[in-house]
Amino acid sequence: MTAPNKVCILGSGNWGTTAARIIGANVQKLRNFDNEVKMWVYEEMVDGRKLTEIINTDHENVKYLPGHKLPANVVAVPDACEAVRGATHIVVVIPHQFIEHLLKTIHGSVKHGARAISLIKGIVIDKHGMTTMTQLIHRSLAIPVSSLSGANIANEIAEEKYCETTIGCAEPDEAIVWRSLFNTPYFQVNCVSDVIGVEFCGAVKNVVAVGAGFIDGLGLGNNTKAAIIRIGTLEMRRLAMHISGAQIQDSTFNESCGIADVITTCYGGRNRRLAEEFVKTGKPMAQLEQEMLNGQKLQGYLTAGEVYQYISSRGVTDHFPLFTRIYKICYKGEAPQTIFDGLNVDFSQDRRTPSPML
Ligand SMILES: NC(=O)c1ccc[n+]([C@@H]2O[C@H](COP(=O)([O-])OP(=O)(O)OC[C@H]3O[C@@H](n4cnc5c(N)ncnc54)[C@H](O)[C@@H]3O)[C@@H](O)[C@H]2O)c1
Ligand SMILES: O=P(O)(O)OC[C@H](O)CO
Repeated sequence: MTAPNKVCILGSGNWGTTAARIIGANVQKLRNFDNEVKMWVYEEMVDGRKLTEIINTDHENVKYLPGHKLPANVVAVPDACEAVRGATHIVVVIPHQFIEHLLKTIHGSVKHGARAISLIKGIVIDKHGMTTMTQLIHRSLAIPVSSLSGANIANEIAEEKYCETTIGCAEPDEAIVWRSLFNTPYFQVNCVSDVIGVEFCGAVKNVVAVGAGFIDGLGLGNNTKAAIIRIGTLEMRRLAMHISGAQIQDSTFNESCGIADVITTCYGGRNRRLAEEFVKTGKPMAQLEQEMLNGQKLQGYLTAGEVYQYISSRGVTDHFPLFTRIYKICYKGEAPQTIFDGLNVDFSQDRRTPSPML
C-alpha cells in the first residue's frame, strides 16, 4: 500500500541539509509518509563532480554540511519542479534572496492539496509592505503555509546537541503532522498558532546579530552587547506592532524563535561573525560573504536594508534608532562607533510592554 504523504525539501544549504537529516530519519518511522525524501539541490560542481551526484553516492553534502552523513532515503534532485512533483509536504529552506525565483519556477508543479512550511529567515518589501516568506509562498502557490524558526545554528543541530525550535501553524491537526516530521530527542519542537510571529522573529533577529557583531568588532564587552540585544529586542517588538494586520502575539517572543534565537545568533551566528570582520577589515559584507562563507549566504545585512526601506517609507526611523544605525553603518559608510547614537529612546509607552525578564 502506498503511503498517503510525501515530503520534499527545497534547499540544501547548511540548514536545509541539516533539516533533511532530521526529516529523512523521521519519515522512516512514520507509516503515513513515503520513505523517499527528495531534496532540491541548486546544482554546482564540487571538485569536478556534481553536488547531486556526491550526495546521492556518498550521502554527504560535502560543501554545505561536511562531516555529517545523510540518510540514504534523502535523494538529491537538481530540478526543483521534479523535486516538488507529487509532494504533499513541502519544506522551503533557501536563502530569502532566492525565494521569488524559486516560486516562479515551481508554480504549476505543486500537487493539489499540498502544504508547505518555511524554514527561511527573511522578509521582502513589496507593494504589500513588509511581506513574510509564508505570505509570499501562499500568494504564489495558494496552499497553506506554516513556519519553523528557533535558536537553531545548523552545525550544532547536525551534531545532535539539544535545542528547541518553534513551529507556527494555524491548524492544530497540521501542526501535529509537521511536528512529527521535525521533532527528535535533541530537536524539541513547540507549536504555536502565530505563523507570522514565528518567522518575523527569525528574520528580524538577523539585524540585531549584525549589531552584536559590530560590538565584537569594536572590541567592546559583554555588557555592551547585552545592551544591543536588549534594545534590538525592543525594536523587534515595536516593529512587530507596526506590521498591521499581522497580529503578532507578544508571547511568541518568549518561544525559541524569539529571545532564544536573538541570544544564539548574537553569540554564534554567521551574521554576527561577518559583522565583526566588517568592522575589523572595512570590507563590504558582500565581499566578506564571498571570501569567508564558501557559498553560504548572509541574510542579516540584506534584512537591515529591507527593514530600513520599510521604516523610512513610513517616516518612523526615529522610533528605530538601532535598526537605523545598523543600516547606515552597513550601507552608508558611517562609522561603527556611531551605533550608539540616539539609542536613548523611550519604549515604555509601547502597547505591549515587554516582560521584565527580557
Ligand atoms: N545555517 C543555519 O544555521 C540556519 C539556521 C536556521 C535558519 N537558517 C535559514 O535557512 C535559510 C537557508 O539557509 P542555509 O543555511 O540552509 O543556506 P546556506 O547559506 O548554507 O547556503 C546557501 C544555499 O543557497 C544555494 N544557492 C546559491 N545560489 C542560489 C540561487 N541563485 N538560487 C537558489 N539557491 C542558491 C546554495 O546552493 C546553498 O544551498 C536562510 O534563510 C537562513 O537564514 C539557517
Ligand atoms: O548563522 P546565522 O547568522 O545565519 O544564524 C543562524 C540561525 O538563524 C541561528 O538560529
